[in-house]
Amino acid sequence: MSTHAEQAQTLIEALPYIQKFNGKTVVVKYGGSAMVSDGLRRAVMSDIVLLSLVGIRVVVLHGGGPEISRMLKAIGHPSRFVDGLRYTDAATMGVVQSVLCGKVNKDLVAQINGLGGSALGICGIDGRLFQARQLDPRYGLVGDITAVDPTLVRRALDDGFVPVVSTVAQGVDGNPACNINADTAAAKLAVALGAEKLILLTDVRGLLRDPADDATLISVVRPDDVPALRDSGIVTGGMIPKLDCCLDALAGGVRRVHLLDGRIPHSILVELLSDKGIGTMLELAA
Ligand SMILES: Nc1ncnc2c1ncn2[C@@H]1O[C@H](COP(=O)(O)OP(=O)(O)O)[C@@H](O)[C@H]1O
Ligand SMILES: CC(=O)N[C@@H](CCC(=O)OP(=O)(O)O)C(=O)O
Repeated sequence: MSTHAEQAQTLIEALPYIQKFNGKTVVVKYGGSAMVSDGLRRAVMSDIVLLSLVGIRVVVLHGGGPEISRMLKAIGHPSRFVDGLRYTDAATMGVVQSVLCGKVNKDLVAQINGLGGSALGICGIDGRLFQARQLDPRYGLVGDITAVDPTLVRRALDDGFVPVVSTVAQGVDGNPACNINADTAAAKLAVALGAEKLILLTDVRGLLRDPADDATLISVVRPDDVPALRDSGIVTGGMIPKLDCCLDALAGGVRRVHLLDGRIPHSILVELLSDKGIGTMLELAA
């Protein structure tokens, strides 16, 4: 147990980081696989509240894939993934919208409010935040984002709210709504907001040379490293599109992207407000 002096020291050491990021925008993508327990979720939301109360403009962009799959199972509708994207027929779209824009979004908003922050929950349809057309009929109603209008998110930030965004988009090709992968939406939003950082919370320590061994964490990745990493076969499954989203965010002007382990309590605070870099950091150059 740390002494009062040690606790005070930790707070004082956070000061330069608070000053550095004060007024800057940080987008946190909170994926379903990192929403593993109430305790961890509370820790993530506490970090968000603290960052917002010290003047960092935090935006939460959430997924909830496992919750959607559970609901589809409960109503007896099959879940199918094509190239890592959920095949989204009309019935699935209804469930995606109910679960993401309803249950998951409002639970996160309520939790942030309950912890002393002020959250505002919206989805990509609100204020035409995300507009999308059908990506490819092979995926059903999965959208390809054609435009991002972050006006509403900026206004919410200016008024002191933490925007909590779910990733359903406004359809522009006759479809009322489209399903968007949350990593893709987070990268697009971070670029549109000119964010300083994009943090992707997931269920691994970061990018690993051997996914079964946490000791093989790769701390820093530059875009030039990615082709070799891909060719070596160590990047598989959901990590392939995730890395692409990281590169898109960097190419769009986001200074740094972090892959952090949502299972480590307060990983966001440790990454942002201390000199202990955890997880994998992606940046264009040192
Ligand atoms: N080299 C790698 N390092 C870390 N994770 C990897 C790697 N290759 C594949 N993965 C997988 O990527 C997964 C994270 O992607 P994904 O399941 O899409 O996350 P999320 O649901 O949080 O968006 C990890 O759980 C892991 O199984
Ligand atoms: C097109 C597509 O696959 N959409 C995702 C949206 C949610 C998501 O991405 O949630 P996670 O971050 O928890 O995986 C889905 O329907 O599961």
